[in-house]
Amino acid sequence: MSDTVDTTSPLPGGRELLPVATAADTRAAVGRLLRPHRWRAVVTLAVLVAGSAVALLVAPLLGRIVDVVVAGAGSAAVVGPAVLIAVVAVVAGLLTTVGMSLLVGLGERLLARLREQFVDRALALPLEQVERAGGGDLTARVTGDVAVVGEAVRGAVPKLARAGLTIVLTLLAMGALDWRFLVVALLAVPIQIHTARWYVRNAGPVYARQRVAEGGLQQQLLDTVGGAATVRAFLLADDHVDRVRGRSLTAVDLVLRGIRLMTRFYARLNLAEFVGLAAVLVTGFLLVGNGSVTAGTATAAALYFHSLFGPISSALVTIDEALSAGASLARIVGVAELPAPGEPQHRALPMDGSVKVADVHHAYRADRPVLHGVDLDIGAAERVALVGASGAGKTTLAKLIAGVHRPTGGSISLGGVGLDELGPELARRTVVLVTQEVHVFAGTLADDLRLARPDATEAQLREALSTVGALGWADALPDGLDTAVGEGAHTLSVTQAQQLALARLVLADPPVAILDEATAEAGSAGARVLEAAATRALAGRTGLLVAHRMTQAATADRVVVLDTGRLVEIGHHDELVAAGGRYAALWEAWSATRT
Ligand SMILES: Nc1ncnc2c1ncn2[C@@H]1O[C@H](COP(=O)(O)OP(=O)(O)OP(=O)(O)O)[C@@H](O)[C@H]1O
Repeated sequence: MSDTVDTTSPLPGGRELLPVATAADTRAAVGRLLRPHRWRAVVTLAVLVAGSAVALLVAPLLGRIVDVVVAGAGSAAVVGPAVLIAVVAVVAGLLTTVGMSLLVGLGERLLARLREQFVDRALALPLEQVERAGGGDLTARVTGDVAVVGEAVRGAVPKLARAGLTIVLTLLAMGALDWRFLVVALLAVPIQIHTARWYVRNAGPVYARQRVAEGGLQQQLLDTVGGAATVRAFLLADDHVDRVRGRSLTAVDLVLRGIRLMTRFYARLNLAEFVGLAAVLVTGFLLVGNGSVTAGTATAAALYFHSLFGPISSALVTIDEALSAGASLARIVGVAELPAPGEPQHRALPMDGSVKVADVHHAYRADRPVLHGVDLDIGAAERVALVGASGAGKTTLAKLIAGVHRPTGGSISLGGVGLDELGPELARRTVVLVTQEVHVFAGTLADDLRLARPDATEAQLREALSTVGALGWADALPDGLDTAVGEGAHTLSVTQAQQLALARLVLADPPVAILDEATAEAGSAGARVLEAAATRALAGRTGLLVAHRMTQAATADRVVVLDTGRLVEIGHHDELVAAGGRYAALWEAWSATRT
């Protein structure tokens, strides 16, 4: 798939947008989404065709009435066709309503599936790629683009489908009345095509400038009203009123241009309709004159042509909307169709919880390396603390070992198996990273815990909470473990949220755990609770702690000191303090603040 998806496009500031699917790929993706629902699609199309076809019977029935009247038959002869017209109207109305709701339902199903696929792929995207594109790109696609496609599925797509069907079937019906009617009706087509092209060419830039001008006006109003006190204080009111007036006039001028454009668009369409209808009427006159068709048939042809006016304008007006929905769809498909993250063919299982970091380099931006050749061996079940000044690269190293980012150089293995050979799924089961950004998901406390192990029993949940010292407060919640937590529900304190994250770690039970949490002030009650919780959560597994409090380093088996991306010291706390180097200086500085 990747070979047919547009390559990412470079943007200023080193940004690289996420891929956008080509038109062919978008069509292929829609085809694949449609495949499981093909019968529903066939039935929908059949019902819509039937609805439009039945509606076409009205014109010949009216023609029949004309023929009956011309032939001078009694008024009783009109009753039959009149009743039929009523029946046809009801049946066509019913079929069209059912067809349209089937079509919207089908569109919604496809969109829902596409959205699922999008979220699936988006969650699996390498963080670097999302960062390069900017989080806004992904968010804009999942919100703005999905909304645009959703609106089109409910509005423009059914309108276009119905208009298209009506146009095609009406032209066929005109041809069936007499081929000469069809030929002259097509005289209007070049004018319509020219009009549509002219409109698309001119309307796009005018509407784009309109949006910019409206944005500018809003910004100016915000500046003026938001800064009213300053504006008054510096006697800037007149100046601001002038600016607001200037921007309003620009916006109004562009709106008027849009309206003029619309008026000319409809005027040109009316010209096409006039030319076509006049041609059909003259043809009818000539054909009735030479006896080729009856007056009723000529009437039906004229009515058919007239009935095209509505669908043609509706199709031309919705084309804009459909084009912009197509662009949004390509942006969604671009991400949804990204290849699934590859799992290696032959997966090796880690032998133990050891970690080996060999000559690891990393740079978020090519010109700014953050880690320079770090080597580190951590034994199974060992506890290692990472210390260093802010910006030294501690979090970066932690994330590399957890597989969040891929190092730009060197290798990392867990239990003797390289992270790449483990594959994303096994890596997630082998190493868990608890960061400072703990998220409490909306749901019950039990649901939140089960994210780490969906099949955990109530007893296992309680045991995990107890391990991290959280069972007391969890039981005291209004509904215990069934209390709704997260946004809009019971709010947990920062310490409680961290305990919850540690309880999830206990439930996930990985051989390697990395803790990078810095929420509590050293010496505070929160810090003591969390340190005790971390110690118990790490029992029996390899632990790498990004030490934000030096007490965490003092109690670790070994301390690793990073300085501007380089590993400068490694050893036990006592040894390093005695050595009087970088760590001793950090320890001394920290101890001084404690006394
Ligand atoms: N996502 C990122 N994109 C670009 N640069 C980054 C990113 N994350 C970190 N950096 C840069 O990498 C360097 C190392 O950052 P890192 O967070 O690893 O240091 P740290 O030692 O954990 O610092 P702290 O103790 O303040 O968290 C810093 O200069 C930082 O600005």
